[in-house]
This record gives sequence, structure tokens and C-alpha cells, in this order.
Amino acid sequence: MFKENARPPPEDRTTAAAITDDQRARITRNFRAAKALLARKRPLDFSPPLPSPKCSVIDASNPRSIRVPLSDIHNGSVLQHGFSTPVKPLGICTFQAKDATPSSSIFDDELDDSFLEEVDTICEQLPSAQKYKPNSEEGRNGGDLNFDSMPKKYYDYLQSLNDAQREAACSTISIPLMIVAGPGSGKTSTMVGRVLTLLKEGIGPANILAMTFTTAAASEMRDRIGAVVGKAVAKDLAVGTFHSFCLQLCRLHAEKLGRTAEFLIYGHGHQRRAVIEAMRLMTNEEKKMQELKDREELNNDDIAQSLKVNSKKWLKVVIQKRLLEQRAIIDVESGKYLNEDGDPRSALQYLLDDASNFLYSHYKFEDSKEGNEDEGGCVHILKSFLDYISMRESENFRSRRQDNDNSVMLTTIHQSKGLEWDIVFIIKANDSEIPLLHEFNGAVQERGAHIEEERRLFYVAMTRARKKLYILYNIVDCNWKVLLPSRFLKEIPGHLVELQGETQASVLGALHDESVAVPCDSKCAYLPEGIKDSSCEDLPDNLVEMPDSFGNDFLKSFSIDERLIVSHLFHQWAKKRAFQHPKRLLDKVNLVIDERLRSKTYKHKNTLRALKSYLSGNEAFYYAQYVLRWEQMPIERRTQLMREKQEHFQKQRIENSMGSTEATSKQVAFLRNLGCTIVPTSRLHASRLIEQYKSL
Ligand SMILES: Nc1ncnc2c1ncn2[C@@H]1O[C@H](COP(=O)(O)OP(=O)(O)OP(=O)(O)O)[C@@H](O)[C@H]1O
Repeated sequence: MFKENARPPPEDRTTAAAITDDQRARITRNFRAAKALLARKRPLDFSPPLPSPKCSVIDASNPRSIRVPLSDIHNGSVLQHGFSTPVKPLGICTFQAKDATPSSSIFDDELDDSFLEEVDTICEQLPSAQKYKPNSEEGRNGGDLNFDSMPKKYYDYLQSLNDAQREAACSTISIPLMIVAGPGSGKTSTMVGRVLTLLKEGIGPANILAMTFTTAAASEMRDRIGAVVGKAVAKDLAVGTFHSFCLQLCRLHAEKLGRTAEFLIYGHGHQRRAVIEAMRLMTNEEKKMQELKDREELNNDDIAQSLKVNSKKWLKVVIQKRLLEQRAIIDVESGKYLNEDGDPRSALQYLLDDASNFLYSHYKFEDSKEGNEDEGGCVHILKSFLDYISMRESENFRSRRQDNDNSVMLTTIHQSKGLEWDIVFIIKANDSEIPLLHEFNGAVQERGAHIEEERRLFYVAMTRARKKLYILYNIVDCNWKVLLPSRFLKEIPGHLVELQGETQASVLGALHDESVAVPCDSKCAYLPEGIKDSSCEDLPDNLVEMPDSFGNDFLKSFSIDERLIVSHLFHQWAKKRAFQHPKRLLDKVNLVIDERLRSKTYKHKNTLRALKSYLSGNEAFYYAQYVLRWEQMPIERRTQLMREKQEHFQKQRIENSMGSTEATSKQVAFLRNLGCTIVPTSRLHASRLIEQYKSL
């Protein structure tokens, strides 16, 4: 832990308690400066007396060589000495203000106004990153750094950040920073700026570590840094995932873990498979031993010895398999994973085929005897073969990468973290998918923290798009069960949304309308097959608030596919102000039908002809009235109605299925315990009886 973060010793707490509210407010306001001052005043037990920046020269030979504040670089006082990578451990503050007293400790001081004045003075002296603007001279002359193209690009990069980002990126490097910001808000850009600042302040690339959650995000960050400082420097940076960094650390200190650096890490699946594999091998071996023993060729000691010897062999086999699994071997022609099933034979066969192809195309056997002996014989052939394979594989890799450049990326939200694309499609943004709700004992679980996490995830997905974001949701599933859009969609500010899927919206509305508005005897007729069964029971009162049943009678005249076209046409125009009266809406629909019938390309002319013949009837009028009412309803209310309806149907489906299955033995036993003598006819009956008896 850095010294700055260390807890104050107990005796210091009395001083802290004496801080007045006003002082506390000033410290909070000037927190960073106060912290730096505290750090400077605190005795550094492992640090030598520190030089003042005025006389500081970076001395690469001195392992405690100092870091130089950005302000000095701008003044040019350091540039003339060139840059070297300080190897001083992080966390030691080497910056000295002219009025700081290195020998004194803060614990010696009273926390009085003089301290706070000192803090205020430092605050005024600190280069404000917000005001920071590179001057053109620096931009041109900054080439004293090892990275020739860095300064100009560095300044340009800083210019591209906003004030808050720039402040974070350029703030004094001896002060640790924690930046809290939402997805897509520019954290990586800030971190890139920070890394650039560190590089510019003389920290060597190999001494900078940047960690991300995914490999893709790490490579994105390296690319962004590389674009400013060049690929060579970016390559030396330690940018990687938390996992890879920790693994490297473990390998580096493997002996402390009692391992060699080549140790493997088995995930849960691999552990299981390895144990199963080892058990299988052991059983086989035991069987063999038993057979030998039956023939009295072996005694128990022999068996034990043999098992011991073989166990090493099994271990090797299991590990080899694991290694093979780790490196996917792909048949370039068929694209098939050769080691998918963990069987090394197909991969070996593939390599053998490769070898024979190579020998056939590069060496003639009759010539090879003489020629190759001169050039080193087999060794030469082997070397050429390896060169050939490696060249071919790099070409394959390059071409695959090129293919990927021009292809659509299919990925999960989790995998997309830290990445961006110009255009993003979020598919199936339906409630129950996001937030992903799990059913437990038939009830959907919704936990606050879980929903929050899902909301964050959805936000992550949305912020992957640089230019355009399309969010798609399904309105029905393959069983025609109505699906609701994700509840998070309505949280998107209206002015940012452009609704393109009016078909879907209106169809959803129509499906909903049809199921809620019709009288009990006829309502099932309008519902898609999957919903029909469960929808003939009584609907809850609040679902019957759309009283116009004639709308559904009107749609009844069409097939299910045709209904989508008809309802879309009505809903589309019902949204427009000019057609807010049923009569006007019908006229407009009539007009549109005529236009479409005249069009050579329109596909559904038969449906429109049928629709036209119905338009003059009362049912069409009521349907228009009904659609207008639906469109006028607030979206929240519509969503709520749809949700309630779906829950209702879900409940009914469960009840239907419970009604047609026998009561479980557990239910029967439970009822007996409650003193019930009635024999339940179904699970549903049993559960109702249990409720009744429990309430007695
Ligand atoms: N100051 C800025 N002005 C304009 N665009 C910016 C600014 N900062 C960042 N961006 C752009 O916003 C997008 C997201 O930035 P960045 O990747 O840094 O965010 P992030 O918070 O790291 O995202 P996440 O962690 O969710 O992947 C990028 O396209 C980046 O170029």
C-alpha cells in the first residue's frame, strides 16, 4: 500500500478530532494538494533526502532517481538533460515545493490555519490541468524525448480530452487517482492520457501497468496509446487483463508456490474432466492388473508398484490432452476444430498430412537422398518444414484478420466491454432477456441489485456504438407468446429515440388490443394459437379497460398474417395528428390502399383489396376508433397492460398444466397431515385444497 494511503497512527486522531468544520471543508476542497503536502511532510523512512526540482537532474544510474513534475518539463529545465526511466518505487513522493520541510512530520504540526494556508498556496502553484494548454514551442521542441513523434501528438491527444479528463490525465503523478465514471464516458481515453503523461514524465514503458477486463479491451488500449507514442513503445507497456497479469505474476514467482513456471490452471470443467479421465485410466489399469493377478502372474506389491508407475503416465496423458485443448488446431480448409473432442489423433493426422504434402511439393524423393545429405539431411528438411508451416500459419492468421476487418462482429455484451463499433445492433432487447429474470418455483425473481446490474449491462451495450445504435426486440416468440420490450427502453430519453419498427409496435398493440378488449366468448378467436388456450378464462378487470370489441370483430375477417398488415396500416396513420378521427383515418387508409394497389411492386395487394371492401362497414369504423384510443394511451399504461396480460396468461398456463396433471404424493401427504380426506383430482386441485385447509 502506498504511504499516502496508510492509516494515521492512533495519537494523530486527537489532532484530527480538533479540526473545525471550516478547516475540514477547506481540506476537502483542496484535498489533493493537502494530500500531497501531507505526503511530503510525512517522514519517508525508505527515501533519501529529496532534491529540489530547481537542482534536480535525472540520474539514470541512481536507483532512487527522481520523477519530474510535468510543470518542469514545460519549463524545459529537464528536457535539456534528456529523459531516463526512473526506477524508484511508485508511491514515493519526490516532488519538493520550495517551502516544504522534508525533515518535519505532519504529526509534529498543529493542523492550524498556517497548514491550510500552505495548502492553498500549493493549490495556486499547482499547474492547473484545466488551464493547461501546450504552447506551440513545446509542441515543436518536445522531440528531446526518446519518442520522436510523441510531443505534438501527445498535446493533440490532451486537447481531445474534456476538462475533467485532462485534469485527471495530467494531475501530479505522485498522487494516486481513482476515477469513477459510467460506461462509455471516457475512462479509457483518460487512462490513455494518464499513461501518456507518465511516459512523458519519464516513466519507462516497462514500468507502467494497465489492466482491463478483456483481452480485446487491452489491445484496444494498447492501440490507442500506440497511435500516439508509436507501436514500439506501446509494445513495451504492460497492458493486459487482470487474469493474464496475475498469471504472469504467479509464473514469475512459481517457486514460491512450490511449482515450476510451466504450471497449468484448470478451470472447473477441466478439473472435472481430468478427474474423470484419470479415474477411467485407473479403472482400466486395475482391470488389467486383476486379470494378471487372476493368472497369478502378479502379487499385490507388483500391482501397487505398477499403479504408481502408471499414474505418472496418466498424468502426462491428461496434461497433454489439456495442452492440446488449449491450442485449438483448426483444419484451414474445413474450418473444423481438430482437437475439439480432446482426441489428439485427428490433430496428429492433420500434421502428418501436412508433412507429407510438404515433402511431396518441396522434395523429390529420388533427389532428396543426395541433395539433402549435403545440406544437413533430415535436420534441413525438418527446419524447412517448420519454416513452411510457420509462414503458412502467419499468412492464414493475417488473412483471417483481414476477413474479420470486413465482417460483422457477433458478440455478447460482456465480451464487448471496452470495445466500440460505428454501428451496433442490440438484438432481442426483451424483458426477461435484459433484465435476465430467472424463474424460481414458477415465480419470477426480481432483486434490486440484480436489476441494477442488468441496467448497467444494458447501458454498456448501448455505449458501444460510435455513430448509430439499433435496438431490436421481438414482439412474439415462436409460439406466438407475446414478448415485452425491455423495461430499460423506456428509460431512454425520448428525444434520442427514433422509432423505426412501427410495424412491430403497432402489431404488438394490436395483439394486445385483441386479447384484452373482446368479450369472453369471442376473444380467443383473435389471438394467435399459442395464446388461445389460456386466454378464454376471465381476464382481470383492469385488462378490459379497452371496451371496443368491434375492432376485434373487424380483424377476425383476416388471416393472422393479414392482420399484421391491416393493423400496421391503421396504427401507422393513427399516430399522425391529421387523422385523429375514425372517419378521417378510414379515408386515409382508403387512399393509401389505392396508392399501393397502383404500385407495381407492392406484394400484399390481395389483402388490401379485401381490406378495401370492408372499409365502409361499421366494424371498420369501430376498429379505427379502437386503434385511435390505443395510440392515445400513454406508453407506460400500454406497457403495464401488456405486462399484466402476459402475467395473467402465464399464470393461466401454469394453472392449466397443473390442472391436467395428477397431484403429487407430497401434496397428498401434506393434505392428509392437514386432516383433509378429499382425494385431489389434480395438482391444481391439491394446491387449492392446501390453501383452503391451511387457512382453516
Ligand atoms: N472528451 C471526449 N470528447 C469526445 N469523445 C470522447 C471523449 N472522451 C472519450 N470520447 C469517446 O467516447 C467513446 C468512449 O470512450 P472510452 O472508451 O474512453 O470510454 P470508457 O469509459 O472507457 O468506456 P467503457 O469502459 O465503457 O468501454 C470513445 O469513442 C472515445 O473516443
